Amino acid sequence: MSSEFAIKVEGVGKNYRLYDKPHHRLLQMLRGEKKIYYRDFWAVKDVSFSVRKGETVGIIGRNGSGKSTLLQMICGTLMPSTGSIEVNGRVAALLELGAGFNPEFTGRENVYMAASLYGLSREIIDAKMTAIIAFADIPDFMDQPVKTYSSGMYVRLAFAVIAHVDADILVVDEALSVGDAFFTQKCIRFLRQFMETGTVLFVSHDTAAIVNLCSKAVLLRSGKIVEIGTPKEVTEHYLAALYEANQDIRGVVADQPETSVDAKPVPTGFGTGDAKIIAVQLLDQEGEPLSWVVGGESVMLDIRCAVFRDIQRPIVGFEFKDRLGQVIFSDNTFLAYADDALSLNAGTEVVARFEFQLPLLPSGDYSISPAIASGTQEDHIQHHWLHDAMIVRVHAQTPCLGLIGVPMKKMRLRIE
Ligand SMILES: Nc1ncnc2c1ncn2[C@@H]1O[C@H](COP(=O)(O)OP(=O)(O)OP(=O)(O)O)[C@@H](O)[C@H]1O
Repeated sequence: MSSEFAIKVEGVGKNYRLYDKPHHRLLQMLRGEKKIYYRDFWAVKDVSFSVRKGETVGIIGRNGSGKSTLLQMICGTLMPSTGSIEVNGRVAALLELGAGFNPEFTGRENVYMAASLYGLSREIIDAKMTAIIAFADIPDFMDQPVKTYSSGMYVRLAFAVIAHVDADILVVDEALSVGDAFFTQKCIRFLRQFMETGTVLFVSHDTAAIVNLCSKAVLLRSGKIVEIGTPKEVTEHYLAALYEANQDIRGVVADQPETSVDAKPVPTGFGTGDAKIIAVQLLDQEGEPLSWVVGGESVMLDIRCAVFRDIQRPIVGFEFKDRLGQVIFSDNTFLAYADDALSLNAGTEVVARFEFQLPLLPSGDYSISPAIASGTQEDHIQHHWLHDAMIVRVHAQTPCLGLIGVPMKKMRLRIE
């Protein structure tokens, strides 16, 4: 294999034989192939993709789409039924909970066992033990059997091990969602540092984590790859498909609304089509359309929607995103009308106006994705969600690092 690739997966599939009744398995064994008692089920089918050295690739897909099965085959813990997998480098994997550690052994004993499986000698593990314990940050439990651990403690220890085995490739399945916020931040810091030289294959349902961390994303559906592309595009399509699947969407609406600011990419959207966003405008305090902003100023955002069927409890909202698709801030009208719900009649138009002060922002292009839905924040039907309806250019007047800047009231040095 060309050494530019860390992982190359070609035509890989995993087939399971499903028996409707438990005794059918026995009958099948006794009667050979004279009569077939099983159904073939492909958990993963004809999957091909490659990961270059140094890339961070995210795999996303709904429950049961084949993500874990694929990762297990890449890590060598599950044999593929078809195809080939080539891996170039030492792989450290954090797969499903429960795999890997012996529940009867203490945390410390499991560290020795797991790290030695990655080829580390006893002396090297001894030398790394302090750092592993510090990373896991569960010192009181290191000498307890791991069967007494909570799932969060288990992941802490497992992550601490894979972070210290000098791997070339990390394969991580949903680990970031298990720990608490501090531990997740620690893992993300570690992953970012690892990504400077290493290769990462990463499964998550968290689209923000995929957008933040990955250079490429793979969308799986029913065991097959439906898309490989930029994290932003792939996660947008994943979210759209989630809504469509859950909400009996009658048609995908993708017309371009009028916008006051540059709208170079043709926006794509989805929704029932019962209402449609027809115009998005960013205005200054006098109501004049803005063609660019500096950050920090007071603005108004108008989202105009046409209503085609009667809608109860409408919610209009938006996400303000940077060029990587990271949501910088978002809001919607739900809370303002929570106690006094509106209804909209077919044939009307509604304009949602949001008046706010922009945060200080680094120079660059940002986008606004508006949406109209009905229901509550937790449970709603999307009528029209429009990705990147409007591009907002920021020419920052003051240097700003990070995602946003905050206006400093005062700065001083006090020598004591
Ligand atoms: N040993 C098995 N025997 C039969 N079917 C299996 C087996 N293991 C997995 N499957 C099936 O294969 C499909 C893919 O499962 P997999 O765990 O890879 O999905 P996933 O995308 O990781 O899901 P989740 O997001 O819920 O973790 C599922 O329909 C699952 O029921």
